[in-house]
Amino acid sequence: MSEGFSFTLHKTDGTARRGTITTGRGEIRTPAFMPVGTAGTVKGLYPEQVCETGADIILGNVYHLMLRPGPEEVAKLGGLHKFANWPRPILTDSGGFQIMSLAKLRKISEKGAVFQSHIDGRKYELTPERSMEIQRLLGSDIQMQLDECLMYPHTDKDAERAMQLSLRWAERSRQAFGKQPGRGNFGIVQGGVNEKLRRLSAEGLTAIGFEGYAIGGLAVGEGQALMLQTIENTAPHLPTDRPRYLMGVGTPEDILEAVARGVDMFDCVMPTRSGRHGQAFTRFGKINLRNARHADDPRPLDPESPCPALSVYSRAYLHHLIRSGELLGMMLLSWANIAYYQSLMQGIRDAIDRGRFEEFRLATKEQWQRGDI
Ligand SMILES: CNc1nc2cc3c(=O)[nH]c(N)nc3c(CC[C@H]3O[C@@H](OC)[C@H](OC)[C@@H]3OC)c2[nH]1
Repeated sequence: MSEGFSFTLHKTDGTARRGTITTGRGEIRTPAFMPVGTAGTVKGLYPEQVCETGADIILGNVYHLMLRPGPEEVAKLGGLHKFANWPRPILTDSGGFQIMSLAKLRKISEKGAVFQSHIDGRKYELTPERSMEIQRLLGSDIQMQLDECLMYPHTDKDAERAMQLSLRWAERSRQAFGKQPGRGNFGIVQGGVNEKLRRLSAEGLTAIGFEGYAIGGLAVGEGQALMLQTIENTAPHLPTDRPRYLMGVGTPEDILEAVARGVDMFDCVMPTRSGRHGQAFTRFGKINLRNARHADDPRPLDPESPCPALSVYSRAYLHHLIRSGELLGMMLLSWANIAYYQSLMQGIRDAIDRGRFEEFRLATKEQWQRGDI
């Protein structure tokens, strides 16, 4: 374990877990939802608002920040926390996913990935060593290994090749991480939806030894049933005294179901991306403010919420802003959704503390089904 970085498991309720990650920059209550701040900003929100919603940690991304403004530039300006005025922990992804999903003309070899920027076509090489160097330059508190994440569907043969490569890159990433007091380095389990490959990947990463383990290669089009099945085939092979992070997940329902299967950490662009398109996530389920039925509805989204975006502004006003393409509409719904996700996580943590998670899971899903007030 990296000095000054630890995970405490306070309580389990069935397979649901309640813990705390301690980093050099502060604590993270788990289960945790980590707002995505890909290019050093949680799109549409001030950092102060993100703090206010209860987020203990946000994400940054090597791929985006290496293209613009560049890691050496950010380091010169005092690191990502100072640059983005975010005082709490930051987790950075290694770029393994974006190489497969965003980059043009990429070539993967044993050494790493060579690709062209989707912004200006410039050529870059990303190796495990360079990815870890970038995350160190950014000042990241949780640094992800470089991996190869396959899109779905793919062949078992390709899943095996990518999983074995990712294991070798895990070793190199771990070496390159070295000693960074207060910071953690996470391995990423691959293996597609193949039970044996998932077990081999989890065992291989555990043998190397990381401060935490991500379940990667999911939320790539496999669907919820296969995702949940793969979590069940992976989590039992991971150490119980280290956090488990399900990358790129998900909807509020995905999160409830994954917590029930032993996952501690989540990230997803859903709250901000769908907020920008007029969709609100609330205790009563999803509400699409583009819909004409909201045009003269004076009620706020949720009068009981502590977040003004949910409890102050009328649905009629939000509908008007979204229909008019006004910036404030995207900002208010992004804020509302991040606030709702954090209140869902708080509800999950409290329910596990009280040993009532299963009851909470069913009641929450029922309330979503009952729909809008
Ligand atoms: C949407 N579904 C989804 N499945 C994913 C699977 C993987 C994976 O196996 N390996 C790696 N390295 N990353 C993954 C990622 C990217 C998450 C990042 O992508 C960025 O959000 C888009 C964000 O960067 C701040 C986030 O940071 C952790 C996934 N996203």
